[in-house]
Amino acid sequence: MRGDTYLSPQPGLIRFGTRRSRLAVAQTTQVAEKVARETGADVALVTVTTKGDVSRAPLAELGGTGVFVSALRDALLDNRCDLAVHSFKDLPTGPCEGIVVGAVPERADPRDALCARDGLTLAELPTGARVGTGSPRRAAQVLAVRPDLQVEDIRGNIDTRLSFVGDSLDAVVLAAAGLDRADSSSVITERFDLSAVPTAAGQGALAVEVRGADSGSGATVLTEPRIVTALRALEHPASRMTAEAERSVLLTLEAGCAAPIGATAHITGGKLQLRATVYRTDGTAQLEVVSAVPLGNGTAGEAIVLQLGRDVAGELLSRGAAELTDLGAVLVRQGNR
Ligand SMILES: NCc1[nH]cc(CCC(=O)O)c1CC(=O)O
Repeated sequence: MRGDTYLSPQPGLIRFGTRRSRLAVAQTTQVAEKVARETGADVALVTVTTKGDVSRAPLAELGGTGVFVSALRDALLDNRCDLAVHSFKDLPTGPCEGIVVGAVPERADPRDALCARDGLTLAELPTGARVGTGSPRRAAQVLAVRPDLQVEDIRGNIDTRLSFVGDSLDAVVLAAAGLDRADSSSVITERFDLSAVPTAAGQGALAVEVRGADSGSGATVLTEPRIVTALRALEHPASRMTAEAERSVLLTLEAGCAAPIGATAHITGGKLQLRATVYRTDGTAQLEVVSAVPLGNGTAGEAIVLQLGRDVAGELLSRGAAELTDLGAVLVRQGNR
């Protein structure tokens, strides 16, 4: 594909597949450098152009948000890279044949960030100010506390979105993690409290995918020792637990990528606590469920983590989440970061 790099497999070299955006390259570089530092392996980046990056066609026509990940997965399956680094929140919740999440590295800031003109916070924005976001969840959350604001639908990568601020918009809402990783934290004027603004499932976390087979017992079969060593160096169990619990809510609700749902898990007082909130898109109503499971030795097995998400989702449904909002909503067009 045009502009893609190609590197043949070489013993001792670990090739990290990445999308080409500034953020994707920054986060994959950080992951690769950690592996090099901690295992001594030689590392290289392989950039892959996804359909979602080059096409202006509506996303639904291209096949949904999966278009951002499928080209990277193809590169992995074709042995054009050894590991593929994704933003976890961009990964569809369903399984992918022949591929497993080999590591979840330590999660960055899961919060959403306001980037406003003149250093303003959300409370300080003048009446009627224009706030840009392409996310129905963020729109609902902003309108819930500031119904006077005008939410504008915007698309594009981080730099494009930021370029509107001070010009056609007073502020935009973006993931703090993306801004931090791309060295753009200085534009943030407020980081929203997670208890007031729960964010997208897996936000701030990365998923490092690897070719692998499931043994049927849930255990992943990986053979190459240097890959196993790299994944072990990257794995951060608390980050995997929280991201998986959040994603389990979406999976159970069969929620589309644009469904207005916030899900935030954290570890506190020897427990894994999960909170999920479903919003009416105009911000006038919301439903929230919180639940927790005790951790033994600071950890819980995957089955328990996934069950926590299913329980929270089940409680949301029994309290009318499907009537409150369109859970299956999928963005018609979505920019990339
Ligand atoms: N929606 C696109 C997207 N996918 C991942 C990130 C970066 C943050 C992350 O890694 O979770 C972003 C940008 C954003 O939401 O502002």
